[in-house]
Parts: sequence; structure tokens; C-alpha cells
Amino acid sequence: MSNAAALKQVYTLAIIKPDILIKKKQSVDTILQSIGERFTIHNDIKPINLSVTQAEQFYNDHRGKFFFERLVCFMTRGPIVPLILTEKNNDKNTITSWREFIGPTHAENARKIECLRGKYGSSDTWNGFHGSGSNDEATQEINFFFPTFLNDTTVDHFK
Ligand SMILES: Nc1ncnc2c1ncn2[C@@H]1O[C@H](COP(=O)(O)OP(=O)(O)OP(=O)(O)O)[C@@H](O)[C@H]1O
Repeated sequence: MSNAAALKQVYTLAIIKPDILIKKKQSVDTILQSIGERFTIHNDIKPINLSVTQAEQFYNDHRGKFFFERLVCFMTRGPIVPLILTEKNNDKNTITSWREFIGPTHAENARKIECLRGKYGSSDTWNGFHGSGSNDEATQEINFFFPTFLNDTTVDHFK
């Protein structure tokens, strides 16, 4: 593996999901501030809307599961904010750290601990936040939303 490939793995792809932008709009600045205290945000913070085709593609691994249609419907219901993040503490793994920060997928588990999903999520589907599950997934998901970022030579990927 080249150095560049190894160092690029520090990124993760986070999403603030539509439930936050629809139901908890007044909390977005607070959420972004708390994210910014722990993570560096590498992209412009810009709400975008996913088409059904894009949402189906993004969650393709879940195709066939009982919640797939519900998930696609939810993710296309309103704007989302995709974020490229790195953990500010170099001793911590960005992907694990962000997933810990957002908390468990299911609302009932998330509410038991201090985490973003526990605080702002509403249900198993409307759970507020996404985080890449692995380095490969992070690369794939960053390329999905930001096709030029990982190959952008004007970005310092070596920090
Ligand atoms: N049992 C379920 N019932 C309803 N919705 C679900 C269920 N499991 C997952 N989902 C929805 O599908 C998304 C993707 O599921 P996945 O298993 O990948 O969870 P995750 O990795 O915690 O979430 P994400 O991929 O969004 O970070 C979840 O975040 C949630 O919105």
C-alpha cells in the first residue's frame, strides 16, 4: 500500500440525516459545534437532497432488508449534510471514534448512553446520523459525495 493510500484512511464519511434537518433544525448549529470540537470538518457544510436512485445506491448493501424502502423514503424526505471528518486526537481511530460519538443504530440502545443518536434520534430508522463502518466504506462513501476530494492534490491528505 502506498503512503498516500494509507494516510487517506484517516477520513470518515458522516451524514446528518433528514430527521435532524426537518425536526431538529434549531439544533443543527449546536450539533455542528459539538462535532467540530472533536473532529475536523474537511468540506463545505452544505445541505443536499438525495434522489431515490442515489439513496438506493448509497444503501445498496441493505437492499432486500425489511427496512430498505423505509430507509430510502426517509433519506429522500429532506436535505442531508454529508461531512468528511477526521478525529482531532491523533491517537484515536476516526471511524471508530465517530461511530462511538453518534452511538448505537437502534434508538432504545442509543438513549442509554451519551451520544448524538441518543440525544437527537427519534427511532431505529430516524436515527439522525450516519458513519462509515470501515476504511473501505469511508473511501467509497467519500467518493460518492465528494468524487474529487481524495485525489485533490491541493488538499493536504498527509496531516
Ligand atoms: N432494524 C431496523 N429498523 C429500521 N431501520 C433500520 C434498522 N436497522 C437499520 N436501520 C436504518 O438503516 C440505516 C443503516 O443501517 P446499518 O445497519 O448500516 O446501521 P448503522 O451502520 O448504524 O447506520 P449508518 O449506516 O446509517 O451509519 C440505520 O442507520 C437506520 O437508519
